[in-house]
Amino acid sequence: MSWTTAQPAQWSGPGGAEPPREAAVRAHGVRKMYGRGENAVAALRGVDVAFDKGAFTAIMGPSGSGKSTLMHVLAGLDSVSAGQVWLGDTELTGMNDARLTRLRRDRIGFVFQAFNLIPALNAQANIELPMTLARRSPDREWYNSIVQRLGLTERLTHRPTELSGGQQQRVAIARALLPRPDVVFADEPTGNLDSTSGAEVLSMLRASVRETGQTVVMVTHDPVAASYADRVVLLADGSVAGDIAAPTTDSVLDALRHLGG
Ligand SMILES: Nc1ncnc2c1ncn2[C@@H]1O[C@H](COP(=O)(O)OP(=O)(O)OP(=O)(O)O)[C@@H](O)[C@H]1O
Repeated sequence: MSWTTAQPAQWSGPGGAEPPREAAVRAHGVRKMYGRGENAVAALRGVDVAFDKGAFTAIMGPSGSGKSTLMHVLAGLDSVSAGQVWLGDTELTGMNDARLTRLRRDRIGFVFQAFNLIPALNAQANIELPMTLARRSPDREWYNSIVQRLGLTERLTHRPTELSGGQQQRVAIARALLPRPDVVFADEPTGNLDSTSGAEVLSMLRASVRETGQTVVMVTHDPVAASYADRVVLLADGSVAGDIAAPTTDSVLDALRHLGG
């Protein structure tokens, strides 16, 4: 069972003609205010952005530019003050909490800087937890291919404290990928890792995009991490301030320097 055949790819292979890209998630005229009156802060000031299906996109920008806020509203974790957010054909804005919770559970995967694994559960139970809670049974072939691909086969009976940081983050990635979400949001996924484990984790995220057509949107401060993405969306002061295709560490550093980041 290979990683490649586990899910139909939604992109043409190298050398094939590029089909028109569809957006997995998009924001239209999104504004987000925190607080009221004199204390009001405009975290997002009219953001229009679309994230292609089957692409790995990094969101970057100076501290306070609105990266986390944008990710939270795209993932239905926070409401907008104005504008619309779409996940495929589904509009998130205006949905009630119960529907949003269900949508996040069924269609969105999360990977956090702090791994967020349950200490009392072994790796296998952590990976399966979201599906267990949703009373869904994982596709065993898909499960095996993910576990194998992420190099976790020998670690499944270990609890998080018995795993290295990189292994814990790979468990978190397996947990995010198992339900085959429309999009995986990764928030500083390498923030707690040394550079070798970080590189491993980023390669695996990129492989899931290349080989299975998974859509990944990652917030990061790290230009090296961003260079693993297909594209970087730059934020500054709550607005989109740039867009870099095929980013390299140098092109990202250069763009950030121009933003004063
Ligand atoms: N809950 C909140 N209440 C009030 N202001 C907030 C809240 N969350 C964020 N902000 C403000 O909104 C702006 C954008 O914050 P956000 O956390 O999205 O930026 P960021 O780019 O992710 O920053 P960092 O890189 O430092 O994590 C900042 O000015 C921040 O202080």
